[in-house]
Amino acid sequence: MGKAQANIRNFCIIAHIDHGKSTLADRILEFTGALTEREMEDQVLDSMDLERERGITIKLQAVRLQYKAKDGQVYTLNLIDTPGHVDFTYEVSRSLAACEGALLVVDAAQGIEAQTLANVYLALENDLEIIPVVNKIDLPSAEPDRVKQEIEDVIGLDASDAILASAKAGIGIEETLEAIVAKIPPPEGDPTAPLQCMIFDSFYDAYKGAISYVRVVEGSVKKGTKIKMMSTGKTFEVTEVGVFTPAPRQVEKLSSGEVGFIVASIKNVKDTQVGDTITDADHPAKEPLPGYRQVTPMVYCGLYPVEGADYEDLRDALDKLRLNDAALIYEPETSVALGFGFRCGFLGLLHMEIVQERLEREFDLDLITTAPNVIYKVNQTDGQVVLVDNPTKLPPNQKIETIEEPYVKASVMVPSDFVGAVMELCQEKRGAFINMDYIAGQRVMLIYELPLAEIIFDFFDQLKSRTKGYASLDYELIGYRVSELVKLDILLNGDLIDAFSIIVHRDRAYNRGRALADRLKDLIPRQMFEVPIQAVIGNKVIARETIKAIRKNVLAKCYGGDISRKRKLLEKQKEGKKRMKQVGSVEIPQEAFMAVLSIDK
Ligand SMILES: Nc1nc2c(ncn2[C@@H]2O[C@H](COP(=O)(O)OP(=O)(O)OP(=O)(O)O)[C@@H](O)[C@H]2O)c(=O)[nH]1
Repeated sequence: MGKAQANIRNFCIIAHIDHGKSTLADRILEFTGALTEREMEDQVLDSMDLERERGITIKLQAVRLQYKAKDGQVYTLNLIDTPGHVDFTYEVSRSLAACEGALLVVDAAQGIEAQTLANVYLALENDLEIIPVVNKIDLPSAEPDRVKQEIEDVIGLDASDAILASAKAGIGIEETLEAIVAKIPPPEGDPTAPLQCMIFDSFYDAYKGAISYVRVVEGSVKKGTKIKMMSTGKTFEVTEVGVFTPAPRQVEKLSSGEVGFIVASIKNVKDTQVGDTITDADHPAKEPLPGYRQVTPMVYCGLYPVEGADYEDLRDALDKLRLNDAALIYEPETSVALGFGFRCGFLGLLHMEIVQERLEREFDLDLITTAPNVIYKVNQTDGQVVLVDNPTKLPPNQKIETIEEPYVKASVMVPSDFVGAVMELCQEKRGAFINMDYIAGQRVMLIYELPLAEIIFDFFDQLKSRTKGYASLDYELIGYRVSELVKLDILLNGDLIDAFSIIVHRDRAYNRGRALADRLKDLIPRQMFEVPIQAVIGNKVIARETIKAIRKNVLAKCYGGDISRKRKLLEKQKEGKKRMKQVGSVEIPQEAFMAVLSIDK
């Protein structure tokens, strides 16, 4: 191994959300001189505006730093950022695979959380050297000794020389850097072997096309290299290789052990799939690096423009977004109630919210979103298996042999006082109890198997509210299981509103139907006439409510009042109108389409 490669350290930071990953990353950048104070606009690694606002990391990135260690040598440190949410587990696992070591950041007041554990297991699977960092020791409620003990008890890591840090106050930063140099091994790999680069992220640049973030494992790549994507066989010519410092900087080549980016006039991020291996088309590697997986959407919903005329704009916006988001899928669909729109697939609920928000904010679209659902597997009586991504597409009853739905294994970590509350919630959500473990410090890890559909229906919000915010959740898909499922339809004014149809468990169908009809009665504003709401299973009406007719014009209230009040009221109505959809003779607000998410029966 050359000296350059021997002095490389590739590492990432794993942490539960809010334990201080971004703050620590910024301190490390600052300490190594990668940033001047002025450049340090808040948190650099969370680069998108949306991320900054929501305070979460949704895209991972890599930064190359130079660090002169106490041994007098200069080391090249590549810090690879990882997303911090369950929706993006696969991306986390690929960014971990690009590293030899990880800083495990644990909040000194909170201790270990479910997400911390999930990420530690991913890191251990990837054979990473783990350096525990107990952060936020400046907090009055910090209990670093307890947290160190917890790291030993729960994870089984030696925490005796865990670094005590405060990313906020700048304590323990140099110690962290010294530990990275001393403990994390340099990357292996032969710079003269056939090229193997692992893509751990990609993004779309309007001028340069899809740019891949890569870890070079074997060989080297430079401008002019003809590269091949091993999953698809597609070839491209490299026009630029470089590193982020954090500003992008071209370099002559990237060799084994290095981390950087590759530009090759690639038009679509779909051709730069996370986890794929890039090789040299003329001297290809025999096989790809292990671990490539096509990501599959778990959650689907319909997206419709409020104004039918915006349909083409919505299509353009989705096309543009997809350039940046290889995990987003969509296809046109038509709803009797909502007209032309798209059925979109997402990695999870957060991913769905992010896409929806970007469409509205960056593309200025007003959208109606239908309630999210999972993909069902229908085993038909004729032996065919049909995948259903939209409740309205469920085959007729007589054709259905069985319906299967996706299940997850959920790990909930919670203080022992709340165990009862969590168990009750999991029962309500059709969960099957698997295991309960007491871990240090009065905390309990509960394992349940639950239908994914129940998780996407307000599980997380309920969990947070019933545990006063103390519980943390992690889940993974464990496969499909047969369930007693039925389709629940809603009729408004006698008309079936397809966008309201949901698939529910037979035992819950009656309660859900009643609750839904009741919610809709409150959510749909009064019209000039009476509107009956019916919840129907098959041919059977299971609930009926009535929206009473409106009596007075809203403005009538203001007669005699001052004009500014009147204007305010009109303005307010206009605001409200934005998210209304005229369906037949009834105006339905966005909230009504999501009503099913907020009934807990
Ligand atoms: N008191 C104190 N607060 C800290 C420290 N480090 C981070 N914080 C605060 O904790 C909050 C979360 O920090 P982030 O760095 O954004 O956490 P994160 O882990 O990157 O969160 P995600 O990006 O959502 O995964 C912020 O309000 C920080 O200011 C620390 O050492 N002490």
